[in-house]
Amino acid sequence: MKIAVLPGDGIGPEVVREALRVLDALNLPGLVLFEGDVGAIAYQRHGHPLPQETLDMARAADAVLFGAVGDPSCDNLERHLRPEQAILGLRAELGLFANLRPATTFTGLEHMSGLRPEIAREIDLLIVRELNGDVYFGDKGIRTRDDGEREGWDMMCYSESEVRRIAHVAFRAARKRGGRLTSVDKANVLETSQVWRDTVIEVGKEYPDVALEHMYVDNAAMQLVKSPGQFDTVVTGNLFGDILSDQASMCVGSIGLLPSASLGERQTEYGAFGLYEPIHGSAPDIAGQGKANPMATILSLAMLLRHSMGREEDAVRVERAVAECLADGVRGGDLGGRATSREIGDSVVSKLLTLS
Ligand SMILES: NC(=O)C1=CN([C@@H]2O[C@H](COP(=O)(O)OP(=O)(O)OC[C@H]3O[C@@H](n4cnc5c(N)ncnc54)[C@H](O)[C@@H]3O)[C@@H](O)[C@H]2O)C=CC1
Ligand SMILES: CC(C)CC(=O)C(=O)O
Ligand SMILES: [Mg+2]
Repeated sequence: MKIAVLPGDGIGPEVVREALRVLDALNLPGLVLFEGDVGAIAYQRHGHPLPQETLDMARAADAVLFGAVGDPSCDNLERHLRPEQAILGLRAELGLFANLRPATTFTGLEHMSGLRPEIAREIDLLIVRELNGDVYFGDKGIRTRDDGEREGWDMMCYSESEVRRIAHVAFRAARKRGGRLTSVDKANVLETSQVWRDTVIEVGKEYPDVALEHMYVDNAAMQLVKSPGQFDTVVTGNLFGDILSDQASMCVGSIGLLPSASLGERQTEYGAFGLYEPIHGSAPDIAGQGKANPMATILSLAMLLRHSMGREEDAVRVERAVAECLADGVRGGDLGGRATSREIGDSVVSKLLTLS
């Protein structure tokens, strides 16, 4: 089983390091790890944020563990050379169209939520975000109008087939969870969303056991803080899913807690090929200070164990280790505590070794 490890920039290497220590503690047979450059560090070393050899390494692997990319020093580069293009490029090139972002309140963290504890306690939802389309991947540009004013434009687009395949993933996920699916769009204004909604309704006919509802994204953002317990599985496009998942993270307590799995259609001999990363970015404001919470990346590793390695028991062990550390009061700065990334990693590893 080959895992490509792409730590990236900022806190990426700091959180991936701790996840790798957890993987090491599991002592799994037959694992081979390869490490590659991605993001700003790759641009500095190779002149491109996603060098061909990194892409080849990811393609040759059975799974990818990814940290984060982005560095303020690159914010004025031509767009195709910016670090963020590396993760967009990996998602596109590897056909990873389904991004699973679970958000659940951990016992003991109810008071860290931006919401009242009795509201936060109810959160157990899964955002299924489409990852290969939408305004992130449409044509874009900056043009100068006749009056001399600059104008930026980005094309938002979804085809029926793109919506159909993510809808199937979401309905199947909802079926395994609470049997309820909320499709989030902006069909009252956007034609892209009209095609999205029509197609989700069509696919829904194949899942009569799943209760489907539709919600406009502005209302969804409001409902997520008003009564997040109403959501079971949420399916939405690339842009809305990006925003709502950061919002969901603070309903749970910290962006340093939310993992993700990005999956496509490729199967390996071990399970689904996938890329696993925390939902947060490279956090330049805290990089290099040992302040990053590595739990989101450790929980992403658990998703890797589940989806790409077929090791459900190990995945559950890692998730339990994180949950029990939090219940014991292990807290980084993001949760009002003082534990460093390393100390959080130590705690999770120690806890893991006590769990059978
Ligand atoms: N998948 C990726 O690689 C992503 C990359 N980015 C990039 O990351 C850079 C920074 O973006 P921001 O908008 O600041 O978002 P961010 O997610 O990196 O940080 C937002 C805030 O959350 C905090 N934070 C994030 N992760 C944390 C963790 N594990 N522990 C404790 N605190 C944490 C940061 O300190 C910051 O205050 C940009 O270049 C952006 O483009 C942003 C999101 C995703
Ligand atoms: C950095 C972007 C390309 C995407 C993003 O913010 C995300 O996937 O969460
Ligand atoms: Mg994001």
